[in-house]
Amino acid sequence: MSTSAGHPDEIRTDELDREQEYVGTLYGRLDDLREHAAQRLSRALRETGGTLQDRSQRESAVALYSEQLAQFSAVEQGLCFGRLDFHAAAPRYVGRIGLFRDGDHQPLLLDWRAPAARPFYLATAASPEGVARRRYIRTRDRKVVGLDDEVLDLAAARDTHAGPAGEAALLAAIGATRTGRMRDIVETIQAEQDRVIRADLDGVLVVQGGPGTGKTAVALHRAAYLLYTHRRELSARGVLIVGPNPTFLRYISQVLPSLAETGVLLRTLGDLFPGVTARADEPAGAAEIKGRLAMTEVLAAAIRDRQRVPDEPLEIVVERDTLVLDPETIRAARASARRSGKLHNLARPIFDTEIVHALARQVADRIGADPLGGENLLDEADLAEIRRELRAEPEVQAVLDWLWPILTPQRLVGSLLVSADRLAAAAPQLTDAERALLLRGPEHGWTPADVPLLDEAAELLGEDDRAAAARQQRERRALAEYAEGALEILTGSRSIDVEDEDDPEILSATDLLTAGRLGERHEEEDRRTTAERAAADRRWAFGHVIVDEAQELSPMAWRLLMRRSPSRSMTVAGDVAQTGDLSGASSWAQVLAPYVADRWRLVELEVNYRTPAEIMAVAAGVLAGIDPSLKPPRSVRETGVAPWTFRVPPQRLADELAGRVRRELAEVGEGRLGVIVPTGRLDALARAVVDAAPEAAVGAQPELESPVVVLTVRQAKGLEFDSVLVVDPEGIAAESPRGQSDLYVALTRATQRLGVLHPGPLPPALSGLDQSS
Ligand SMILES: Nc1ncnc2c1ncn2[C@@H]1O[C@H](COP(=O)(O)OP(=O)(O)OP(=O)(O)O)[C@@H](O)[C@H]1O
Repeated sequence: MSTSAGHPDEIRTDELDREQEYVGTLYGRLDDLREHAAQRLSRALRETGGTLQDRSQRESAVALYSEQLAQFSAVEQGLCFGRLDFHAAAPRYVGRIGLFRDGDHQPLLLDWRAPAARPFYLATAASPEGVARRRYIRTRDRKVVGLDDEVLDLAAARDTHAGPAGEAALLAAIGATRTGRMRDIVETIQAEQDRVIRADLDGVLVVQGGPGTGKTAVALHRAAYLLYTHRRELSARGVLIVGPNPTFLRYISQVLPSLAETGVLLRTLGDLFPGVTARADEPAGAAEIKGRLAMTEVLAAAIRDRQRVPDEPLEIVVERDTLVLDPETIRAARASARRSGKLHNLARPIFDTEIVHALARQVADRIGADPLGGENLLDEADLAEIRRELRAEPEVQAVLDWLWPILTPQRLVGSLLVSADRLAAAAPQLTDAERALLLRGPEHGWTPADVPLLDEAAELLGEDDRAAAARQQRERRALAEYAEGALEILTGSRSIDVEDEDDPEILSATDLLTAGRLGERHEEEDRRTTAERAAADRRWAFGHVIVDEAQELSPMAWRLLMRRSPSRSMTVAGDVAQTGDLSGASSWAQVLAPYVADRWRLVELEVNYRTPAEIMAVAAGVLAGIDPSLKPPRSVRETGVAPWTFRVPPQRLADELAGRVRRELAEVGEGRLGVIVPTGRLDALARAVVDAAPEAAVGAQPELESPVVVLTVRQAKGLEFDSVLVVDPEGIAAESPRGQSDLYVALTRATQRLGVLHPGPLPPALSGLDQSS
């Protein structure tokens, strides 16, 4: 049985007053903690001087108290949202963070992630876990504004209307107008979602669910839960969350801070190769080819293609002498470097040695030849000297660089994609048309599908750490020299600092420190956060990796992600019915088998919290066309608002759209309107929308907080709006072999209202829609 005290008429003032008093105590405690952290912070900021260790401690304190202050601000709204009453235990209050009483450390508020708070999400009338009553406490600006109670007893268990937990609070949350930023769901997590959020850290967990089933919300709350429960392990290794595009990342960016978690790296695939921000567009077909596993062979062949053997002998002029390298010698050197089994960049020294030896022999034959016809007059030491000199010759270096160049991943992939000849040599398995699709101009920027290629190339090339090591060595030397100077100054000023120069008791700085050690101390300590260090390091192994909209990732992208997660501790959220990318997944088993065989767990979410039943009925028709065996998720609510369609002559489409945008904006009031259009019509239709609503957001990364946003399906993936206008559904479906899935995504973005404008015939799957006037 569920009793609601939320309606103003029903609010029991005595209960409200009692809760208000308790909530007031909690905010009082929060204020104390905030004040304490603020004082500590300003003290740490004021202090100066002291030893290096003092400075380091101060910097740690500043970081700690700044983070605490940020956390306390983040939990200000809705600090406490629940209370559990037990048959045989004291009540527990549940909130965004844990709070303890000053002095005796009695718990005042349980963090929602603590095991003791779990019955708040799991207890049901049939399985009450000792809970007599669950109370949802609604607050606004520190004021308790409503209470929703659920009494968990057997009578309630027999109640045939077993709605979702906290139905009133849930319906209020999902019916609220959208703001363009995702909100946390911590107050109304449902039992099926809770089980995913608190699943074990280890292994690969796949969260499959239709649109609006809360996969993104669950994935983010899981990150917060894992960081809370495995703090030590994960704060050292970090948690990576991968989303489909920068707009989506901005959409979800507020959720973790509102749960007081900041130590997570949010990234798109395009950001996962340090030093590259891949944002350029390319044809879907080109991205599909780049996503194929066969690209590993193409890259390996592209590297082999750069290990040159010319058809003709090469002449090298060294100190007016002409040395000759014939193809056989180069081929033999290449074979021995390849045989070493080392990666390309790391095998270069072997190649160099062979070539330099061959050249040195030529030099020795000339200058060491015995005029009397005896053995060569040069000994091993002479030969070594000749080799050393040859290596230092710019001419020789240039030839070596040409024959076996040290390559960066950017250079390898970049030069491959701009050269028809290189593509032909490296990718004979592709058709001419496929290679033509890959070919691009030298000015083209990196695309997201290039990033797994860069990562693969880095693995195949091997990173030549010698340059970095030499740089480090140079820096160390410079620091040591600086330190030596500093020590000289110290020694020079000794007579001023120390009264009795000869006092053997007084140790000078030079006695304690060598210049090298002083230099080391001056090296900057790495003060970056785990997330910052992880972002800069391609070989970083994350403690946990969460992938959202995972169905869109290509086989090559999976290879990259698996490298970032050697422990295979991963959460993979997605919906194979929504796959739009041509190289995306149609089966989780297929995607994961190469990495974990069948050792992965699947959880399916089946309730749709976003799309009302009226809209879902329309989308279900499209889903059946994609795969009749797929079941649409069950909507948790009806709104009574029927979705509509309107057929408009093509020449009137822009005008009609402008009128409909005005009408929908009036309908949604404070809410948001999304206009989803075929990619090919984006520019023209966006102009029409901007004419009707100048504040409309359009472009590569549209601002979702605008009242109206015009997007393609690709951009709309994972997002939601109060009202959605889908324009030219047939055009959307026709743009891609996976067009039906794109249409399904477009139709399921609305939380309240859906309208479809079609200039041509309505796709048969939508024929059930009401025609609007
Ligand atoms: N337990 C819940 N309480 C309140 N709101 C919820 C709950 N679960 C999900 N929602 C809301 O439902 C909406 C859809 O959730 P979300 O975007 O996570 O779904 P999804 O499965 O990722 O959808 P899609 O596959 O379409 O991207 C969001 O507004 C989310 O806040």
